[in-house]
Amino acid sequence: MNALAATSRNFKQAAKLLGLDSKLEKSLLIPFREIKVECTIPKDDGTLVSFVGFRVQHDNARGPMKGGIRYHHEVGVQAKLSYSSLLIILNGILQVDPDEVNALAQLMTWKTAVANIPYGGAKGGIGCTPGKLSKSELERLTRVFTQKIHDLIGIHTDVPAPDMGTNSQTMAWILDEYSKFHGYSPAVVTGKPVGNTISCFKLCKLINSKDLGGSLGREAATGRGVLFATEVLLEEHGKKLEDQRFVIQGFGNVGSWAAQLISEAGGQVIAVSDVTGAIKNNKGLNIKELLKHSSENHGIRGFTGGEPIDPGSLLIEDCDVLIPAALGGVINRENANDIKAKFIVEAANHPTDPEADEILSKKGVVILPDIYANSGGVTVSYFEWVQNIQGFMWDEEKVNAELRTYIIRAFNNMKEMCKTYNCDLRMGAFTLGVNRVARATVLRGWEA
Ligand SMILES: NC(=O)C1=CN([C@@H]2O[C@H](COP(=O)(O)OP(=O)(O)OC[C@H]3O[C@@H](n4cnc5c(N)ncnc54)[C@H](O)[C@@H]3O)[C@@H](O)[C@H]2O)C=CC1
Ligand SMILES: O=C(O)CCC(=O)C(=O)O
Repeated sequence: MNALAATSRNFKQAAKLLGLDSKLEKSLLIPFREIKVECTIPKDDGTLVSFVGFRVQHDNARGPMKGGIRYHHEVGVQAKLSYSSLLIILNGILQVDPDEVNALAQLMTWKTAVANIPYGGAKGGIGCTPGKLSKSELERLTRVFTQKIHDLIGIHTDVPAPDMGTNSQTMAWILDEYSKFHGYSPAVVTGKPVGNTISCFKLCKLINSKDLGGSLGREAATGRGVLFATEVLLEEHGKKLEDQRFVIQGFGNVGSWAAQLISEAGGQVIAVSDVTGAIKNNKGLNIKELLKHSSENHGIRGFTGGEPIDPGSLLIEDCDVLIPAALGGVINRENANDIKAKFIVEAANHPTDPEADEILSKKGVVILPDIYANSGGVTVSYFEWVQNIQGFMWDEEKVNAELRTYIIRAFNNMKEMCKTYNCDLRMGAFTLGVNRVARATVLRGWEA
């Protein structure tokens, strides 16, 4: 099932439970605005190359639209989908699948509402292979993309952030390019650099240096939110994190921070994969060593602290908690029956197809849904935006403590909805998010 069909199916189920009027339902589903731009840049050898960029702005009833920008050669590719709904290659130009970006933008609308932060939802992407572009080519591409969309984003309109294939450096380039048109505007993007997260020519990394208004704690926030969400879920089931064996797919920003924080908290991470391969150690991987290896070797392949395994079998490894933290659609009807985890914590966006949801639910697997489980990133993005607007910086302890409060509060709100509508956690999260957006829409007098 394609990402948009899957997301819309979950939305419609929630709308039915909430008894939404069909006109309101339709208006909540249709995106506010879809932007598609051509981005042509000279490569380092002088030849011209074109890419297609998207920004889908889904809904702004609760505030400025918010969501990441993804650079990926297969932005939107989901395993096992029909090719036509995936990456489209037209005249040699890589295109992002608009349906995928649309689905991700819609998920952001429900996610910001679940987190109860004053935003709507958006998502963007450029169909490119960041690993095959030099740093200066990536910078030119980011600047051209920003030039094409600068008057459609803004501090109170749409605030981008990092996602797959982008990072704090990408956000610094967007900030700089946007500021050429609108004056210095740090709050136009979040996930900006802080002094200890990014190399900057020969200048040394500085602890606690909030370069360009980046917030302390944002880099780790999605992984930290995953940790807090997992702790509260396990506690509810009478289990301790220290007794659980974890398997994590993806070792980028989200996966590697989740692995690090879970292992620091006493959990045993027994298998991890990334685009270069998969590795397993039944006694627990040494995550500090794996992080060092991965940053020195651009991936986990070749790590000697575990056995290499088939990346295709990672999701069905025997474990207690499975954390997909890479692509969408990876848990589907093809592999759902073989999944052995008792809990799935969705750190990635839409990793589970609705068909797999049904199979897993029958098996008694508890799924912590993406729009709740990975909301730590956008929550700390909100804290960054607030700090930028106030011109006042928080220390990391405050950021992490506030994040914990938001994650626990959202869990309790989601559980309330599960009780009210007698539904699973995914529908608890969807009914919570959709209800909040619907209320704002009606209160603003926007319903048809
Ligand atoms: N960065 C953020 O703050 C947030 C990210 N997310 C979601 O989390 C997921 C990961 O995002 P990031 O960590 O930011 O991206 P990233 O670009 O930092 O890392 C992606 C990771 O996935 C791995 N990967 C790619 N294809 C793979 C495959 N076929 N099998 C196994 N691993 C594969 C890559 O090697 C890399 O380790 C995405 O779904 C993203 O939308 C969700 C909320 C916030
Ligand atoms: O931090 C943000 O604003 C957006 C993060 C994001 O793209 C996501 O939660 O999927």
